[in-house]
Amino acid sequence: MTDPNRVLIFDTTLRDGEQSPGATMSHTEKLDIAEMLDEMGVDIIEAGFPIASEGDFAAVSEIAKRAKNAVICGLARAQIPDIDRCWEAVKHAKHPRIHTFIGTSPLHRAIPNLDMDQMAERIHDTVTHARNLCDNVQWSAMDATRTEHDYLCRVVEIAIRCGATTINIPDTVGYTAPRESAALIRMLLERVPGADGVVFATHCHNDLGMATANSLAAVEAGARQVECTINGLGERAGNTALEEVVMALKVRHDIMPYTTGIDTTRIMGLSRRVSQASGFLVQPNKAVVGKNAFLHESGIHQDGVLKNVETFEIMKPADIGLNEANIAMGKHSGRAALRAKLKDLGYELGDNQLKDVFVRFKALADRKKEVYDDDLVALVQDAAANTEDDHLQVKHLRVVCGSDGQSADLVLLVGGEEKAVHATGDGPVDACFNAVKSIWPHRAHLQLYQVHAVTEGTDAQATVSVRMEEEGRIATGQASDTDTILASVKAYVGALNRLKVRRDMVGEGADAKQVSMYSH
Ligand SMILES: CC(=O)SCCNC(=O)CCNC(=O)[C@H](O)C(C)(C)COP(=O)(O)OP(=O)(O)OC[C@H]1O[C@@H](n2cnc3c(N)ncnc32)[C@H](O)[C@@H]1OP(=O)(O)O
Ligand SMILES: CC(C)C(=O)C(=O)O
Ligand SMILES: [Mg+2]
Repeated sequence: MTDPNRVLIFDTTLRDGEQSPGATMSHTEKLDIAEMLDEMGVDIIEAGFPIASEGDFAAVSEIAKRAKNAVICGLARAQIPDIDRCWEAVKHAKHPRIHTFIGTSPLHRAIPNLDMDQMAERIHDTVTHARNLCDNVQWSAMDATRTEHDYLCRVVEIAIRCGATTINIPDTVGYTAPRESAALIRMLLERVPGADGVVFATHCHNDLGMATANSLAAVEAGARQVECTINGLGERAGNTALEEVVMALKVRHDIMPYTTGIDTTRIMGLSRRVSQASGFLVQPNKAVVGKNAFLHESGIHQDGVLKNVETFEIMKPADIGLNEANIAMGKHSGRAALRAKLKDLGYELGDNQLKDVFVRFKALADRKKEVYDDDLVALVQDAAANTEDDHLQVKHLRVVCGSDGQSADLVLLVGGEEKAVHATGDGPVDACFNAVKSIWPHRAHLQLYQVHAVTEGTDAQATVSVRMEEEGRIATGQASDTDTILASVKAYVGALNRLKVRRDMVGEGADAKQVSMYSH
């Protein structure tokens, strides 16, 4: 890297992002997201934790084989078998990286029960081993922000001496604040011999809502790699959001003169894809990618924006891939308009996918006066989440509800075979879920049931998200329809399909914990 102000973007949506409880992504979704990240210009993609499960290993290997430009990285504990397994997965990449870590703070040193000297020796041995396999090695001091400074300097120096090329200083529990984040990087750059020969990375969590600020402060102090996820996905309150860091550097280049290699016009497409794959809806007021990020409802704001858009907008919607709609979609629109519109929205569909979405679009346009951009997004996401290859499919649903009781008549296709049932329940959704359960008995527990109106009005589509847990395995389902109850059943069935896929992947009777780790 020749430009001293170039900041590397390290995306960990597929590793740290997927650690969010319930944010499991399928193999195909991971490949798809990795391809989009690569095309967007992400410098390093952390594709998974290869020793965690066969599924993670397979995803990292396949992403490594397919990546065109990005460095492909896998995570490994400070253990030789982890590092070997990681190398087996990433070695296929044009540009592979092994990322090994250990918790260096007093609290984390106690976990593997190592004293300071033993841990220093472990770091020496594992980084040396990784470097003998791969010439691109990242070492992370987990919980660095709560580690004694002298000890942190000592272990960072060891990692550098043993060949680490990137040193990551994570704020694992989102504990630090911007001034402290900057001071820590500055301190390491000043004190550690060899620090000027490696890249320092910042990896912040958002427990106190300061992840982006802490990452930017670290950059100003000399960090040149920012670790982040799309939509800020990640454990607890999440990781630094890629879109926030990248857009902050672009919009405030005047005071933060750093550049990234990101094509920002791909941000919205990735945000939607990750939301759909993870089942995590983006909060409406989320910075940059929230539905309200460019909406103005109050009169003074509307007046200002109409006179000069810069009064209340600091970035252009087009810069993040939100293109102003000049094609109105309705029941008279054809395939060409739909293809162009979807492209504007960040979706480039193959001919077969377009055919499927077009049929669904026409059906929706028949039921709904206006088809908005968000309707189309919901439609595409629904088509991707619920396909004709699914083991369980909703064939027919008739629901009775009201003051005289609730019941559901449901026909499900189970592996292509029709099964019908009549069930009752406490409310129409409960009756439907009972119907599904009587056709497809399961022990999964409903953890989350969420309904979200896609647009305004009583004819709006509803997007329903369902999260289910079965013996440690977690799966989400998402579906959209103008009929909220139908969307609920499709989402519920979608989650059951995913649980089945996961069960089939590991085989009946496999250790539930191992399976659960796959879903993390
Ligand atoms: C901050 C972060 O994001 S760290 C990454 C967190 N991500 C994950 O944990 C998801 C993937 N994890 C997994 O699939 C599993 O935890 C596995 C496969 C890695 C390990 O599973 P298990 O062997 O059953 O161990 P388990 O999860 O119960 O405990 C973790 C073990 O790793 C050890 N360990 C944890 N971190 C490290 C590390 N960085 N280096 C070395 N050892 C470590 C712990 O001491 C513990 O070992 P012990 O039981 O001998 O004390
Ligand atoms: C594994 C490390 C880098 C991590 O995710 C953290 O410390 O938050
Ligand atoms: Mg993390």
